[in-house]
Amino acid sequence: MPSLVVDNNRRKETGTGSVVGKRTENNARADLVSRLLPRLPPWVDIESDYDEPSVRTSSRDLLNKEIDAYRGVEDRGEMRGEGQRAPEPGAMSSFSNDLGSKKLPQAIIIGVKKGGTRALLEFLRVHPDIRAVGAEPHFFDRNYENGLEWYRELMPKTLEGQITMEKTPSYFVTREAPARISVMSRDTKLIVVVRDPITRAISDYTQTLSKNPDIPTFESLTFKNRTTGLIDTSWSAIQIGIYAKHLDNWLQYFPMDQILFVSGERLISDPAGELGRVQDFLGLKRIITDKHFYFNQTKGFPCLKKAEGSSKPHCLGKTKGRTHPNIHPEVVQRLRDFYRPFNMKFYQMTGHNFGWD
Ligand SMILES: Nc1ncnc2c1ncn2[C@@H]1O[C@H](COP(=O)(O)OS(=O)(=O)O)[C@@H](OP(=O)(O)O)[C@H]1O
Repeated sequence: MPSLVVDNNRRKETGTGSVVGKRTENNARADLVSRLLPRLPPWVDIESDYDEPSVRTSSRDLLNKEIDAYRGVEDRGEMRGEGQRAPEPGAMSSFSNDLGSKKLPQAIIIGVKKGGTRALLEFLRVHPDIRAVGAEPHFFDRNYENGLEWYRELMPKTLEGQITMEKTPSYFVTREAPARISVMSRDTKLIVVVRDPITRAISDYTQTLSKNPDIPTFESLTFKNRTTGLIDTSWSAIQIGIYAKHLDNWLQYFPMDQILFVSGERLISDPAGELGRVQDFLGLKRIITDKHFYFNQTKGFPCLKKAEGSSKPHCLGKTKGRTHPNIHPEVVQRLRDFYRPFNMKFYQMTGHNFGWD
C-alpha cells in the first residue's frame, strides 16, 4: 500500500496586512472555508454534504416530517419511498404495500459519495424483489445510538423473498461502519459504486460550490503547497478517493466475495450491463435489462423508461449531472500521479481494472 503522508498541522493563513479589519475578514473566510470544506485526518468520519435527504433524528415523527418536507422540494422525482404514493383502489401493487414485515437490510449501497449511488438505487427499485428506503438513513455513522429497532422501523415492508435495501454513501469512509454492519449481520451484501477519484472529487467540490458560491477554487483546496505540488489529503474531497485505504478497513470484517464494485462510469455508458452484475450478486433474476433504459440527450444520462410505481419516463433530478468547473490540466495531471498508486492497489485488491489511469 502506498504510504499516505498527512499533514494535520496545516499552516494557518497569516495575513501580511496590518489592518485589523482585513485580518478579521480573512479569519471569517477561513472559518467559513473550514466549516464548508472539512480537512480531516484519515479515518475521522466525514460528515459530507449530500444531495439526498438524510435521517438525523431519533424521533420518528420528526423523521417523517423531514422526509416529507424534502420530498416536497428538491428531489421529488427521485424519492419514491414506501407509503408516499396515494393508494390506488383495487391495484395489487399498492395493496401489497401493506403486507409483509419490516426487515433489516440484507444489502446496502455503502458508497461512494458522488459515485452514482442514487442512480443505482433508483434503477434497482424497478426490480419487484427489491424494496428500498428512499432517504439515506445514516444509521451506521450518525444514528447508531438509536439502535437496530429504530433502523428496522425505517425500512419498507417486504414479502418473503424480497430484499430490503438502503444507500448511505458515507459508510464507505466511516471507520466504525464495517464492524457495526457485521454485528447486524455478517451476511450483509455490500455494494460500492466507484468512479474515477479525480472526477469524483470535482463532483464533490461542484456540489459544495453550488450551495456556497464563495468557496476557494478547486486548485487552491487541492494543494497544501502549489509550488511543491503537495496534495492536501486531509481535504475530504481528496481523501474519499483513496479507495484502497478505505477498502482495507472493510476487508477486516467482510470477505471480498461479499462486496460488489460497480463502475460509476459503466453505470452511465452501460446501465443494463452493470445492473445485470448487481442482480446476479443479489441472487435475483435478471429482470432489469436494456429494455428499461433510454438515453436522454438533454439530461446526458440514461433514464428509466418507467420508474418504479409509475408508467412515466424518469430521469434523476437536477442535482445529479451538474456541470463541473474546468480544472487546469496540470492540476488534473498532478492528481493523476497522486492517485495512480492507490488506484493500482485498488485494482489489485478487487481484481478489476476500472481504467482510470
Ligand atoms: N443515470 C444517471 N443520471 C444522473 N446522474 C447519474 C446517472 N448515473 C450516474 N450518475 C452520476 O451520479 C452522480 C451523483 O452520485 P451520487 O448519486 O452517488 O451522489 S450523492 O453522493 O448521493 O450525492 C452524478 O455526478 P455529477 O455528474 O457530478 O453530478 C452523476 O454523474
